[in-house]
Amino acid sequence: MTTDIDIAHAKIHRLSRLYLTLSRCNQAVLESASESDLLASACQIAVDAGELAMAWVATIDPETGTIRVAERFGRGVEYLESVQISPDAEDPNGRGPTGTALREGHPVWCDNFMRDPRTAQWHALGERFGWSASASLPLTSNGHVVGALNLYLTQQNAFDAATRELLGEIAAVISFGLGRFALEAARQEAEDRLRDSEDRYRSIVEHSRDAILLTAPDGRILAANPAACRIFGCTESDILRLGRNGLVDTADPRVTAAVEERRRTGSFSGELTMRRYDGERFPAELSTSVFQTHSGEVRTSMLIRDVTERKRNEAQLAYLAQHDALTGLPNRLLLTDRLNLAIAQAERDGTSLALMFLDLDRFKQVNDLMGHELGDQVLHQAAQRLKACVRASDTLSRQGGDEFLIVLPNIGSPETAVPVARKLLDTLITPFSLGDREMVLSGSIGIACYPEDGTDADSLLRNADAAMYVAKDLGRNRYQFYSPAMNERIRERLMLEIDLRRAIERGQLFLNYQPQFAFTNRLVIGLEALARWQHPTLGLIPPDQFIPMAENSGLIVPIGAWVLETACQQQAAWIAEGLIDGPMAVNVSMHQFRQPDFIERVTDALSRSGLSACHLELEVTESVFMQDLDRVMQTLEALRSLGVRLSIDDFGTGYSSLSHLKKLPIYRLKIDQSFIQGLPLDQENAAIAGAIISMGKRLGFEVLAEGVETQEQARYLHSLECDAGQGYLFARPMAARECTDFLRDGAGATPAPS
Ligand SMILES: Nc1nc2c(ncn2[C@@H]2O[C@@H]3COP(=O)(O)O[C@H]4[C@@H](O)[C@H](n5cnc6c(=O)[nH]c(N)nc65)O[C@@H]4COP(=O)(O)O[C@H]3[C@H]2O)c(=O)[nH]1
Repeated sequence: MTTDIDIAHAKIHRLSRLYLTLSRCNQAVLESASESDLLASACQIAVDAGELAMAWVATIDPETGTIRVAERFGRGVEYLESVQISPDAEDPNGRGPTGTALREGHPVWCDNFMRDPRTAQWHALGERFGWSASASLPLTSNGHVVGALNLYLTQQNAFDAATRELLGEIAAVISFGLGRFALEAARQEAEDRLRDSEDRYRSIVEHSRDAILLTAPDGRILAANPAACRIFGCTESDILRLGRNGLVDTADPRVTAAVEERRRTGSFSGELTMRRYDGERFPAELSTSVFQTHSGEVRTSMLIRDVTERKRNEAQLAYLAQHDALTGLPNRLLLTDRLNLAIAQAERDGTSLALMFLDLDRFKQVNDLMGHELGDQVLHQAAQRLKACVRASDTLSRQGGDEFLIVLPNIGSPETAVPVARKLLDTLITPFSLGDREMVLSGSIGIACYPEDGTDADSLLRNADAAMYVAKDLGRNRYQFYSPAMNERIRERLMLEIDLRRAIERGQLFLNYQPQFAFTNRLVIGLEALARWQHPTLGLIPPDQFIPMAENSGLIVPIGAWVLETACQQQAAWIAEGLIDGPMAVNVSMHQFRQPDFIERVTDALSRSGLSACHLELEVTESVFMQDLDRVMQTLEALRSLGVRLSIDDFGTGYSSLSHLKKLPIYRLKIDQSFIQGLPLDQENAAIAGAIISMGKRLGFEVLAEGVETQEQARYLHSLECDAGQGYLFARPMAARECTDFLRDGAGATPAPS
């Protein structure tokens, strides 16, 4: 029988175990390394020291709000594996002591576990484990309920006031411990966050490619990042020593405005010149802003970007946009700009200016003959020479191709341009050397002056161009001032070109034939076909005038085909009549020769006319051999295998390489008439003619002299063993009918040299 004394003893015993529990929990709070450590110890202490059946701690998952078993100790903990407790009051699993304590934040005492309706769901377990009473004590952390300490006892009605107080204190001690851990965790987290943020800022500052400086209002620099050291070329302490004024180029006039803006608005961003440690100045983009530190000090942050490279690229781009890549001269864009400026200045000052349009003569031919690479070299050299002829205040520009424009600003009168034009022409005429080759060039210049020939850039350009066109027309290598009549002349030229297009179909072209003679017996050995144009209103137009026009416009191909066809027909007819037995020479222009179907055209002309190939001679100029020799050789070989004869016309005026010459399937050289003039007295011509004849003969070629006008020339050439001659001395070029008579009358009736 249980007596009051027994009850009192039991109570004292329980209380003393609970005091022990409290004391151990205090100890655990001090010794635990973590929250779970503390909770695990608390459960174990409650069971061991408090002599309870079982203890466990429920905590609320802060993320999901669900309740989980954090720690447990004692008899029956296995049931906790599958226990389900909800924080929700509507859920039957949430209406038990733990759910209620957690939700309502006060202890829930069950003095008779097995009878208490709140524990109805767990009576079977109570039965099994011998639980007679239970307590659920909320655990808090810094004022918030974070869990519940659940204790199970084997005796009923154990929760008297003193016990409740003691258990409350135990929960309070554990709560204190939890609060400490939470605070510690929060502090740690704050520290981590601070460190992270510091790391982030440091890495931004340290890895920035721009200089970042922190300065004080008195201009002292307090900190500088590694980029600042790299940009200014010194150490951080050097930068600190230099201070703000040591880094900015105070001579930059923009500095005052920048300082003023920063003072007024608290920030500045713009461009300034800065100085490196070694004194070198460089362009920089600056962005500064003034701010206050936490302790109230005024500071300025400066972000400095070195824009040297960007400026250099920009300048390079601007330069390229305004200059010609090949020669480095200003291009049309820059020239137009300068021309407009010069016009404005001339207008203001009442002065004149001259605009020159310079075009290199026959440069297309140079390009075709020598290839674009050498052509570019010529242009480059020409540009350098022209540049040396003008003043720094003049603008020389290349417009592309072989065209140059020169602005002479502020000249007294148009005549002032004359010596400059002469100088430009003279410098071009000096031979150009290209490796082991030399070449002679010339230019034609058109000059238009402000205000006489135009008061705006467009009309000056147009008129200088027209004047240049006329300079070319008048024989090239000359300058020509603009006059209003020129436009008319150019119009006429264009009309003439249009007329030429129709000349073939309208039957306005015809051929003249000039016989060629052997020096030995003065007999006709062949004929040359020479084209003529009978214009309906302008009369007879010489080939020197329309052949270049045809070459420039591409008309030379149909014209050349017509000449070939007609000459073959005519020769076939004369041969059939027995009037001649030699070849008919036909001039072939380079353009025509390079046509892919040239061989076909020759074969067609021969077969249509019935002329045998050996009665056709094709005259090409040296220029044909100067480019793409392999292809030229193929064409020449194909012609030779047809049986057609080939000769080089105007020999001596080009730049044939002798080594090439000996390989060519050529049968005749025609010495240009300019070397025949003045023979035999003209010593220079005598030497050249002599050299060509002896070289030609030695290489196995026949040699024919063109433009033989006098007996002296004929005699001299004969004495040099020149094979044949052609010229007014023997016969002029004649129309077909006249030539027929000539041949019938017994060609070769020219007086023999005495
Ligand atoms: N001063 C002088 N000149 C003489 C004498 N004997 C002949 N001539 C001229 O010299 C030129 C010889 O022709 P070329 O050198 O082939 O020079 C030709 C040739 O290069 C070109 N040409 C003429 N017809 C044709 C053609 O059908 N096709 C091509 N591609 N060019 C042609 O036009 C050039 C000039 O032809 P033309 O005016 O007919 O001029 C001809 C002829 O009339 C003389 O004793 N003294």
